Amino acid sequence: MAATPRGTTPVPPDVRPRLTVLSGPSGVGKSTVVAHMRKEHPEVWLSVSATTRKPRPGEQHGVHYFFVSDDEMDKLIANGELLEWAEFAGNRYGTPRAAVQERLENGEPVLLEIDLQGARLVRESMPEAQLVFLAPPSWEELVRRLTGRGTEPPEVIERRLEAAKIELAAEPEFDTTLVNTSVEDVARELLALVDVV
Ligand SMILES: Nc1ncnc2c1ncn2[C@@H]1O[C@H](COP(=O)(O)OP(=O)(O)OP(=O)(O)O)[C@@H](O)[C@H]1O
Ligand SMILES: Nc1nc2c(ncn2[C@@H]2O[C@H](COP(=O)(O)O)[C@@H](O)[C@H]2O)c(=O)[nH]1
Repeated sequence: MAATPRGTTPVPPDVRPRLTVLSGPSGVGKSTVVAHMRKEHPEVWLSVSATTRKPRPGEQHGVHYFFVSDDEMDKLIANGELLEWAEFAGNRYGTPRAAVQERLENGEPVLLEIDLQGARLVRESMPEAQLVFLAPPSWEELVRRLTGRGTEPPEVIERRLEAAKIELAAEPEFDTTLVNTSVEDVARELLALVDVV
C-alpha cells in the first residue's frame, strides 16, 4: 500500500472539487443565473475576468470584471498571466491564472463564466474540467433577452448574434446542457454540478 504523507488526507478522485466552465451565447442568462446562485450560496467562487470592454452602468472594477486597457491586456497575455483568453465581438477577455490555481490547489471548486473559445482552451489545458452549456429556450427568446437587456448598440447585438449561431452549434462539445427557462431551476441545477458541499 502506498504511504500517505503525514498530516494529509487523500481525497478520492470522485469527490475532488472540479473546475466548472459555464458557457453559452451572449444574452442567454449566464450572469443572471450565476448571480442568483451566488446570492443563496456566496461560497461558490467565481473567477473575475479581465476585459478590454468598457464597463456597463453599475459594473464595478474587480467585482464584475477587471477593466483593463489594450496595453494592459497585451502584458497579461505576454506574461502568461491568463489561463485562457479570447476575442469576443470586438473586445478581449481572459481568466487570471493565479487566483484559479490558488483555489484549485486549496481544493476549492472553481467556476468560470467564459465564451466558447475559452471553454475549448480550458478543455485542452485541463481535460478534467466539466463544461456546462447554457442554452436558450428558443432563438427568438435569445434575441429578445439580448436586445431587451439594452446594454449594446444594434451593430454589437448583430455581432453577438452571429457568434451565438456558432456557439449554439457547439453544444454537443459540452458535458451538460441546461436550458435557461427558469433562473431559479437552472441556478439549482448548476449548484449541484459545481459540487459545493
Ligand atoms: N430565465 C430567464 N427568463 C427571462 N429573462 C432572463 C432569464 N435569464 C436571464 N434573463 C434576462 O436576459 C438578459 C441577459 O441575461 P445575462 O446578462 O445574464 O446574459 P449573459 O449570458 O450573461 O450575457 P453575456 O454573455 O452577454 O454577458 C438579462 O436582461 C436578464 O435579465
Ligand atoms: N474566453 C473568455 N470569455 C469570457 C471571459 N469573461 C467573459 N467572457 C465571455 O465574453 C462574452 C461577453 O461578455 P460581456 O460581459 O461583454 O457580455 C460572454 O460570453 C462571456 O461569458 C473570459 O475570461 N474568457
